[in-house]
Amino acid sequence: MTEPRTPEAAESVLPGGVPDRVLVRAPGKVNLALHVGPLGADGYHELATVFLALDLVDDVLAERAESVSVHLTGEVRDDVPLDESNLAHRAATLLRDRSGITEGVRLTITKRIPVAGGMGGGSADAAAALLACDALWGLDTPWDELLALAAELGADVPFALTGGAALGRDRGDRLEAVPASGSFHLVLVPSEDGISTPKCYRALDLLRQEGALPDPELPLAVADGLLAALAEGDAGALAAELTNDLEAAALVLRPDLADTIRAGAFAGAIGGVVSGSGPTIALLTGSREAAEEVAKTLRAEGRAALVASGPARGAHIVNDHELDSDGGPR
Ligand SMILES: C[C@](O)(CO)[C@H](O)COP(=O)(O)OP(=O)(O)OC[C@H]1O[C@@H](n2ccc(N)nc2=O)[C@H](O)[C@@H]1O
Ligand SMILES: Nc1ncnc2c1ncn2[C@@H]1O[C@H](COP(=O)(O)OP(=O)(O)OP(=O)(O)O)[C@@H](O)[C@H]1O
Repeated sequence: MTEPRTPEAAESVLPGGVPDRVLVRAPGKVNLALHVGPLGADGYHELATVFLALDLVDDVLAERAESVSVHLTGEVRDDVPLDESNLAHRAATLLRDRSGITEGVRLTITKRIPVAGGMGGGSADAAAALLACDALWGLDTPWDELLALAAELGADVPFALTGGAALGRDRGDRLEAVPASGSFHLVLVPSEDGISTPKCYRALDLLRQEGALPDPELPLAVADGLLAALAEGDAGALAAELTNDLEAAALVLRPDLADTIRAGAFAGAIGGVVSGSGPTIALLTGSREAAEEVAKTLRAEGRAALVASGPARGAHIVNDHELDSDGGPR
């Protein structure tokens, strides 16, 4: 296994001095495997997880301003806070305070990743804001320092910076890149109502305390078969290896999710699993065309369905010519 690669964006801050505005794109993720250890004294669980970054992305535009503020493009929504609790706001403030500068930034988020969906959407925005502010303010922060700031913001934030496919240990924030061949194609079925991440971890602890689930097998380990399937680009083998310890907890909180996984199988998906802490269901297919077909079938049944592929790049600066006419990824 190799160290996570440093994205070009982290090294190639815009030429010609300090820019007026910087646009950064960051990926949502699924956990192909998520093994959860016991609750630690710090309130976190030890993890062994395999992340896959997806081309389902959020964009964060950073523009010069006197103070830090967060805005959203598109319709008004009440599930994303715009105050200092927004993860992008926290990221900008953390970087500013640690750098000892007094500048502000106007952050505008284009949200595509389902909110509170277990796909690391807020984490993507935090990673994007870190990278965008670093370039806007001309800080050129070393990559390792950006990763450390990311880990302070949340367990999923470092992976949103690195992207690709990676093994996550400790809180899920100690990353090792893992090889992946070709692309894997998924259908994501989001839910209207999110699941709170801490609530899902608590539900798992409770199931284990009650004896409804066995204690985790220690040391936590990711199956060799899963890593081999990833490395070989073998979607069929990967489908058989999908696993998530939080799935049982998410199903207690949202029993209807079992129907969604079943509906995915009927529609032609070769594997299905709760994404992270849920409630988004990640369905694996054998090709982009197959994913489009599965999504079409699910939509005809009245379910929401998004098609996405991975591995995708981590947070990176986007130039205008890389955007389509709607401002979305080309
Ligand atoms: C479920 C996953 O998405 C899988 O990748 C992550 O573990 C969650 O990552 P995240 O949302 O970035 O998590 P954080 O914002 O750091 O933590 C939110 C809460 O989730 C719980 N948490 C998170 C990560 C972890 N390894 N153990 C935990 O118990 C803790 O209660 C924590 O207070
Ligand atoms: N930029 C942001 N985007 C979305 N939610 C945010 C953001 N900043 C703060 N939040 C808050 O964080 C909560 C969790 O949002 P998020 O979309 O990150 O969940 P998630 O994808 O389930 O997280 P994870 O998979 O990392 O556990 C939201 O309910 C919202 O109140």
